[in-house]
Amino acid sequence: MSKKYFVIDFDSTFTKVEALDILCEIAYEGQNNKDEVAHKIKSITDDAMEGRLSFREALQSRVDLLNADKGHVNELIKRLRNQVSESVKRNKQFFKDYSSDLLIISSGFKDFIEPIVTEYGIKPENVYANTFEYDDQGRISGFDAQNPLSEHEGKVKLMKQLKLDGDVYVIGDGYTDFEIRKAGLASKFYAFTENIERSIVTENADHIAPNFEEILFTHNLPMATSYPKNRIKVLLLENIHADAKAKLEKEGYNVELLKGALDEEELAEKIKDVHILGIRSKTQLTRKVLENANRLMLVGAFCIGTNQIDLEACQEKGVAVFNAPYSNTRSVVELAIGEIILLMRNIPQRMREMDKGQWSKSAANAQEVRGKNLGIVGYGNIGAQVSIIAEMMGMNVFYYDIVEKLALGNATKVSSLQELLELSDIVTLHIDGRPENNNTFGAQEFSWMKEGAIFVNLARGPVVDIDALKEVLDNGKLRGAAVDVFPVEPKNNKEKFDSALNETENRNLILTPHIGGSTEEAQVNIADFVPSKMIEYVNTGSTFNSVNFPNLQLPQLENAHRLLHIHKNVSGILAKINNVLANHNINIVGQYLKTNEKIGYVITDIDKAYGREVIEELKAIDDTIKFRVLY
Ligand SMILES: NC(=O)c1ccc[n+]([C@@H]2O[C@H](COP(=O)([O-])OP(=O)(O)OC[C@H]3O[C@@H](n4cnc5c(N)ncnc54)[C@H](O)[C@@H]3O)[C@@H](O)[C@H]2O)c1
Ligand SMILES: O=C(O)CC[C@@H](O)C(=O)O
Repeated sequence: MSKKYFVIDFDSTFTKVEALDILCEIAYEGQNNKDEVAHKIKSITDDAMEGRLSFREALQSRVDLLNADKGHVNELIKRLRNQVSESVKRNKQFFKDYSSDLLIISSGFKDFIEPIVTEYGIKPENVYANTFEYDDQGRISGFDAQNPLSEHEGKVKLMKQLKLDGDVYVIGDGYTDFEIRKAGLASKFYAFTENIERSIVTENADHIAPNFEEILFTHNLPMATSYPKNRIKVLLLENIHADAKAKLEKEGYNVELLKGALDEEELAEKIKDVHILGIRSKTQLTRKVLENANRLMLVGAFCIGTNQIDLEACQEKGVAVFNAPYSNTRSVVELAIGEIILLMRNIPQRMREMDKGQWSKSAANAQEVRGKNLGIVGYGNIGAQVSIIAEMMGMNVFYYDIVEKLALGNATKVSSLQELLELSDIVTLHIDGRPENNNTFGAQEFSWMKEGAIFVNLARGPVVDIDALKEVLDNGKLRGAAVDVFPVEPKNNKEKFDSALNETENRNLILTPHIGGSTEEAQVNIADFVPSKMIEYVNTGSTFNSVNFPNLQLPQLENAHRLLHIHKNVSGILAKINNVLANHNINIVGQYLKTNEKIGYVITDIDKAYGREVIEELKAIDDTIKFRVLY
């Protein structure tokens, strides 16, 4: 097998920055024309990097403009130490272990490059760069003009002189790096985009590498993370807040954000290469879709409800599901309270009349909420907060929940839905969307409500029989209602909304397009919370707060490899895992197991290097659903 050489650029590749830009900042510190000179140097650098200016000219102009001395160069070295690219830092071990295969070829200056790269194990004799010339006072007066790297197409000239015997892979962010490949002196050019992405460079690249792991992965070389993060494909649907995309991209993932939901067929196709899916309430993640989701590791519901997801099918596939259980709670509560007040005053009807120029100043049927009985169905996170705020407004709060819930403040728990409905002036629904809750509210339940009561549903559409609701609104049994969620909702903002409630006679009605949780604050909170969960699961395997996986909160992984084994909940799996490890003399430094009715999740931290066969044996254990390794 022929030897491999990796030729690595320095500025904006090994380090995050262009060193001469920083040198200029240092040399002009405190001077008025600092920004002007810095700007000139930057644009000269860009022109050279993108092939618009010959390198020699660019170098000369920049050195002239710099007006720097030895002291400035020493300060530059200090600053560059903190500017090494993140993936270079992560893969320090690789740089040390493979130092004889690595060359730094840069049109920058050895004076500051060598001290930085040798700290990463690069051999000084493998650093090719220009050198400054200094005058008697230590000021930079020029550069060694004999060095081919100071010339136009200098990297090509140097490579020709080096005559490397083996396969050459060039890694860089600039056009001058690509020139080596263009001249036929390299097998492959990797456009390195971790710090800067130049289209003229990426367009010409054989391979775009957003980090070093990507390059090491393609060569099957050891790397700092178990999988290059840029290969983790994330699909975000339903106009999830842009902060989520930004956060996941910052982590290094490859993220696609679509505005609307996808239907079953579209999603079944699209999901084939997706590792992480983010949805809101519209996307139906069905068993059929999941059949195609062979790479899917996790689903993030950027909302509270998860009834749109086949959680059981996800479990069977080893797909963890997370949601944002609290991020939009307050928004729903505020809307519920606001709507209750508006309905008690017949405001929706008054507004409709005003729109038509009708002035109906009257107190008839307009009441304060103070002193009224509020019935909360479902005393969970939202119901309980509604309870507190309603009580602060002087309402008498009653609630009904199918599980035992602590009454907050002076709220009174009642023991049946019928009892609650019979005593409430206002009924607000905050139950979850589990299938058994479909049609919780039908003709029977409405008949139990007081004459002239008010009904609010900000929970889930299918829990209310819409025809039954229309009937009690039409016949005046209810004096008003607010409905935010519907059994069938449009997939996106272009689709038409169609509901029997549009035809009710009763105009004391507030219909909203499922926006209970749609506030800027809530969406920003969700866009922070759910991606954090996603990143934590990918990086540590932690399933804390997952809605379908056994909940395990795991310590950070340090100096160990973590084996994550998801299996059907049958007996003996832990013993089988430990047998495999014992047979290979692998020492366990930590082990965590949790099961639910369907699956078991075993995390094993090990401290020893192991062969590929260990992984194969662990994967081959009967009833294994998914297996992955983290380091
Ligand atoms: N409109 C919106 O935009 C919006 C926003 C956020 C949440 N929601 C929905 O609001 C609902 C409540 O959210 P949450 O965060 O308070 O959920 P939660 O899980 O904290 O609370 C739900 C409560 O309802 C109780 N419950 C379930 N079924 C019941 C039944 N048949 N009768 C009585 N009690 C029952 C549960 O025991 C639980 O206490 C969910 O359906 C959620 O999807 C809607
Ligand atoms: O934003 C959404 O799509 C859903 C909001 C809400 O119903 C939720 O479950 O949190």
